[in-house]
Amino acid sequence: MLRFRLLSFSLSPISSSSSPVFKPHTRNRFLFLKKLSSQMGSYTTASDSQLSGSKKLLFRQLFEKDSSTYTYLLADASHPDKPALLVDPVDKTADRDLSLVKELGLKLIYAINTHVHADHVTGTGLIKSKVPGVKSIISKASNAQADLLIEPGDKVYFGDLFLEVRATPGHTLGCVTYVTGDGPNQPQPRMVFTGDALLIRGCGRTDFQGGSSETLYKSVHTQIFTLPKDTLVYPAHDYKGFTVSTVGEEMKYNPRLTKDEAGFKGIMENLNLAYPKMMDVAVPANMLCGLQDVESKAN
Ligand SMILES: N[C@@H](CCC(=O)N[C@@H](CSS)C(=O)NCC(=O)O)C(=O)O
Repeated sequence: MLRFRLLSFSLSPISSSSSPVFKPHTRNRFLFLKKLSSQMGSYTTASDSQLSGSKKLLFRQLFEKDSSTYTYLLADASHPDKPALLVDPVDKTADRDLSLVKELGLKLIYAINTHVHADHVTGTGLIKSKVPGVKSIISKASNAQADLLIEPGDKVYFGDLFLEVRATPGHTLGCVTYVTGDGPNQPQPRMVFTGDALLIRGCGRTDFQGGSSETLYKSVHTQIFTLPKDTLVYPAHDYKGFTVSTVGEEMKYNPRLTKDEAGFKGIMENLNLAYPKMMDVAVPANMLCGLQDVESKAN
């Protein structure tokens, strides 16, 4: 049974991205990411597979107050190893996040980034230095360095659960959005980790790092607003105290993205935001996924 399950996973056809603009996902890349997960002893049993996706998923939303950043902890709680990943960890809160991972008995396998952040240094480098074996992930399009460079359509497995990668450039060139899997044993409703592409009742600025309001408008409308309306939206930042929204809610009430493209462009050109305070430090560090001076920070 176990052998069959493993084999059937490896030979599963790749579900195609909902967007026809992306190149089809290749089987080799799928197997590559799946293989890393298999090295963790990825398998399931008949009784595990009867659990609903939400029962399998352990989920925590964590906050870093100086940059108003959300980090997300996800784990497959029904898997014997409890493999886990952190989406957009921050250096200042890396120790807090790692303590939680330890307390909950999870095995952290990935520190995964939505993009090269300009307002804070990622916790990825520190986490890698403190938990050997953790792999860093960022998009290939970001031109940053990491252990795994993901592309649209890739699936990042943690146990039997996975995140699908969607390209959502516009805030930066290399921004991606991660969506929980679509399938009987994946979380329902689906969850989307939008980074800075879509914020609750807002969106990421488009005035630096290859930003473009036209591109962001297209990204959100084709890659996020095409998800089921009950999909839960989890952004990388919130400046007003919101924690979660839904795709349907943002399609109806987002004051920027409900406008037509010209209206959106006009809003984005007149935001008049100050440059992030940490930008000159954060961008170079994040191009290396936070591995710039890990030894000094780890002590
Ligand atoms: N004041 C903060 C930076 C605030 C900011 O610019 N946030 C970015 C995301 S982080 S680059 C953004 O896109 N904001 C959109 C908005 O509408 O606020 C700092 O100095 O760090």
